[in-house]
Amino acid sequence: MSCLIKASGLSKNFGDKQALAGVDFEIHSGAPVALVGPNGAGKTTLFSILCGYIKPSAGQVSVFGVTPGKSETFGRLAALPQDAQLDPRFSVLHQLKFYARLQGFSRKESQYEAERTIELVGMSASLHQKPDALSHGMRKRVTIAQALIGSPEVVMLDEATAGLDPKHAREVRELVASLSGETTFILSSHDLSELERLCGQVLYLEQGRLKEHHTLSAQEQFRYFTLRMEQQEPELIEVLADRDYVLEVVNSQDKEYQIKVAGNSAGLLPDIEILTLCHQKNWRYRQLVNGKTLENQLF
Ligand SMILES: Nc1ncnc2c1ncn2[C@@H]1O[C@H](COP(=O)(O)OP(=O)(O)OP(=O)(O)O)[C@@H](O)[C@H]1O
Repeated sequence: MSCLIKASGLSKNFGDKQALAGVDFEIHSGAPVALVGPNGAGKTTLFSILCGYIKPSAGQVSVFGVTPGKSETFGRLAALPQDAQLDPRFSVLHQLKFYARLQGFSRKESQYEAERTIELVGMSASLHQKPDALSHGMRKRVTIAQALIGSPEVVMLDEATAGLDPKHAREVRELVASLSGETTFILSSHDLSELERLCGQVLYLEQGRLKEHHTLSAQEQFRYFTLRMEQQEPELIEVLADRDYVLEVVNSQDKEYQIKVAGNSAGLLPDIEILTLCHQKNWRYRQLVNGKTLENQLF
């Protein structure tokens, strides 16, 4: 895993507004990285600095070992703004070819890049259509294809699923998962839960400060289960805590319980045990998730 991006003491002020306040992190190639935080946390500011659109007020930042915006980063890092638009007058093919030409591809190469990237996002059938003929989710896929032109090593997607219905949002997440390999994605979102299964690393920003820099490890996840119920079950904690394999049960939020299970519970299948118990006690559950939810890991 090579270090793609490194920031230390990174700050950005807009007048007397501090959008980023001394942020330190490293991003390595591999699984997608989540950049999460509430409105105004500094996510877009950070993306803009990494793209070289704006300069930091203080601190250091490097992308592929050089200052963002330097020619060495061209074609290696792509960013898709939240409000990226397609031109309604031109076909998908025309627009993708245009962006490929802007990146320096020849006419012939641009045709190839347009066809290659639209295939990657599963939209080959729409190559000759104009954006108005496409659904919101399909248009989002086309803009992601645009970000993939030239096979960049890092692709930053700002709120990639904002405004999409759950089905299309899931499709975009699946797309990112399927393309993660050669490309390292950095995804910003307000929604922790939508990124938790996708990302290997989380940067949590709040008021310009990096509150958490968390790497999700499989081993760490293994010992936790999250049980979501139809309703609060008053005796659940006591009954579960009484089992040999259970180390701790907490009511992590309304109708949700986080169960810590002994890592050495060899031969036991704690998830089956927990569900069997729910059945015996007539507790109605919604979902049993292997691991802590990202929200519970961060807070
Ligand atoms: N060009 C600018 N001029 C002045 N203030 C700015 C500018 N850009 C951002 N800010 C301020 O910096 C802070 C961080 O904004 P930023 O857009 O980076 O947050 P964000 O996390 O992307 O928010 P959102 O989730 O709402 O898009 C906010 O308080 C914002 O008002």
